[in-house]
Amino acid sequence: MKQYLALCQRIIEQGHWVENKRTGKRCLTVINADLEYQVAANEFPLITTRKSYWKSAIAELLGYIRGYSNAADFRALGTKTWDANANDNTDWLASPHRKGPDDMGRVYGVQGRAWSKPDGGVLDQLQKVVDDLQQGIDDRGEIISFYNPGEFHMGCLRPCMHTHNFSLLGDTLYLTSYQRSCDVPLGLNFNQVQVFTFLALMAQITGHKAGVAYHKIVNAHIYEDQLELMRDVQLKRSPFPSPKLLINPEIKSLKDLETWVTMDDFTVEGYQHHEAIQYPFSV
Ligand SMILES: Nc1nc(=O)c2c([nH]1)NC[C@@H]1CN(c3ccc(C(=O)N[C@@H](CCC(=O)O)C(=O)O)cc3)CN21
Ligand SMILES: O=c1ccn([C@H]2C[C@H](O)[C@@H](COP(=O)(O)O)O2)c(=O)[nH]1
Repeated sequence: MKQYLALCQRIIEQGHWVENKRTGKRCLTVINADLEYQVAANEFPLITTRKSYWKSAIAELLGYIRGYSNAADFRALGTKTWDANANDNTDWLASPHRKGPDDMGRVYGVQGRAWSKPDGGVLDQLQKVVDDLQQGIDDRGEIISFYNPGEFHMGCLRPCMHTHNFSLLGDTLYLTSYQRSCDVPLGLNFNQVQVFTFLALMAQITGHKAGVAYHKIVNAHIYEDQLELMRDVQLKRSPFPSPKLLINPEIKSLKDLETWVTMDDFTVEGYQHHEAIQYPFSV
């Protein structure tokens, strides 16, 4: 929590105003942030200075793991976070590649589970990493990349968290995740939960201990219409201690994640938080 607050403070004190063409808004921006989550100690990086909808964040992650490309599938898991990008983005609505309402196109999970190969067929990046890690293999390329510039025009948004790189040291699993663009009041609140939970889940299904998750962010910003709430409300509050994330120990394989897992398989213990803040969302 301290590192999140420090990043917000840094943006406010040192940020540069940058015009963003896609959203038509200005963003107070800094470049480069390095966050770390202690997954071994189960210090769940949940924001405590406002209510965080952590189930929605884990539902998003599960949707990526399953390779979903439709906002309705995400809603069925318990999150509405893709509704606006799939249905309210004028460029995407006009795209010949959009298959209809709720279609997100070839984003995130589609790239992770079904990357199109130029010589035909698809590549399942996540399955490869799981298979290797289960056998204790780290070939120094245990990477899942959602970043496929040749298909940006076929999706509603370029991936923000675009690369997840797993590493094994002995029987401890590490994760380094890369993010090119970060909406600190809204997106980071979710992305922290996702990086932490992805490592915890991958360690559990591949039979390793979880170590540290490293989260590397390039462009970290606060939109102009979020600034007052962040500076004058959220940053005035004192954080509470980190809660713990409990994952159903019956989740033992990628198949389990793909088939029966729901948000009921995740609980958070000891979540003390300040009241909710509704930040404006930019499409
Ligand atoms: N501008 C922008 N910021 C983002 O963080 C973002 C995007 N766009 N587009 C793609 C995804 C969707 N994500 C989202 C979308 C909505 C919320 C959101 O509205 N969160 C609220 C309520 C969540 C709920 O009730 O489930 C929050 O208070 O955290 C968060 C992340 C993250 N991403
Ligand atoms: O997981 C996510 C997904 C998206 N975001 C934010 C970061 C930006 O504010 C927008 C995406 O806009 P671009 O113009 O494509 O950079 O969504 C996030 O923080 N986390």
